[in-house]
Amino acid sequence: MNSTSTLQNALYYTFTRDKWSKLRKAVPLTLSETELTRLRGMNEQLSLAEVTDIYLPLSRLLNLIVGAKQQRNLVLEQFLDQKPDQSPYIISISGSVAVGKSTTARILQALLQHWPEHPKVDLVTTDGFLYPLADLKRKGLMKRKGFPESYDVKMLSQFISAVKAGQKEVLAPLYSHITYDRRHDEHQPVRQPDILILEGLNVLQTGMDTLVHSTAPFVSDFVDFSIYVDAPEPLLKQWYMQRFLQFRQSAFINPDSYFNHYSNLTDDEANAIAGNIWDTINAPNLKLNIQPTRERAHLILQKGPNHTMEKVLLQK
Ligand SMILES: Nc1ncnc2c1ncn2[C@@H]1O[C@H](COP(=O)(O)OP(=O)(O)OP(=O)(O)O)[C@@H](O)[C@H]1O
Ligand SMILES: CC(C)(CO)[C@@H](O)C(=O)NCCC(=O)O
Repeated sequence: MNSTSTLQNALYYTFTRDKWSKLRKAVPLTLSETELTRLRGMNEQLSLAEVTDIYLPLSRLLNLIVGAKQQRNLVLEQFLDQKPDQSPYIISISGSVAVGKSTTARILQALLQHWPEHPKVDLVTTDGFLYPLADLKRKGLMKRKGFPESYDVKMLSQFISAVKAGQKEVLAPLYSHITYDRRHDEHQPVRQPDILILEGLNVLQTGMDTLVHSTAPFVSDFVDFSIYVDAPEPLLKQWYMQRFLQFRQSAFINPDSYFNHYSNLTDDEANAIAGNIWDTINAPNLKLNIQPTRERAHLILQKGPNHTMEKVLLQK
């Protein structure tokens, strides 16, 4: 056994797809036909096997882990002789641009809200915490979107700390992939959910990772369970380019789209532009700022071709 696999064995339980899928045990597929169609609607390539083999065991694991936290609260209640603060369980999902974080997050939200112990599951993406376009332009960060310095980390940590403190209503800013900017007209209210899923490139980063070192609390300080979605870089680039080409036929056609001028591109032109954005922005960000946080995650989901999950690593 080489030293890498010895280290991996020391840190993680490693599951092949087959071994992991058996951990579903008796969990039924609780999604109705309509819900499944809705999930598939947002992503027609999502296979039912992916939901039953990968996401059902994962929802069982998360249900048990959230249950342990709820048990601990009962102990606290007995000890304090009063109800402990109502604090949501926070699950984070990170990984590269285009790895499928938001798809994973939406499937988990749909599955987790079926458990009677935690029916209210909210989903927030950190995209809304990117600085508004005008600020990014002023700071010279237009080619650094997604890098740590492009997020208002103070706003993000204040948000998550207010949610964790059990505040009745906390507003999350929203991002528009159409205008490529923070939305000024609408916020997402978060009202004391049982579970909050927080999805974004940067959720495992700490103040020590960024250029401006800071000891202020960061998102990862508030997260109870962290998931990293992983895939080889050539596949990520391929998925990013495929999505860019799809957008050209959908989102980019919208006259309000920031990328409206891309809607008339030929396939070759679109591929060249997408490849360039990947090589100059998203790939360096992955190597410098995202991948180095992977081993902090409690759970690593490893994808292969066609978004098929091949391996699952669970921290011991
Ligand atoms: N399980 C899956 N099966 C099939 N296709 C998928 C799956 N997950 C994601 N995809 C596809 O991969 C692409 C990226 O997915 P998604 O938008 O969820 O990624 P993301 O990591 O949230 O991206 P970003 O960081 O840019 O917001 C999309 O085109 C999506 O349809
Ligand atoms: C909004 C982010 C940063 C993260 O989801 C990403 O999708 C993005 O816009 N990256 C910048 C480069 C690009 O357009 O892909």
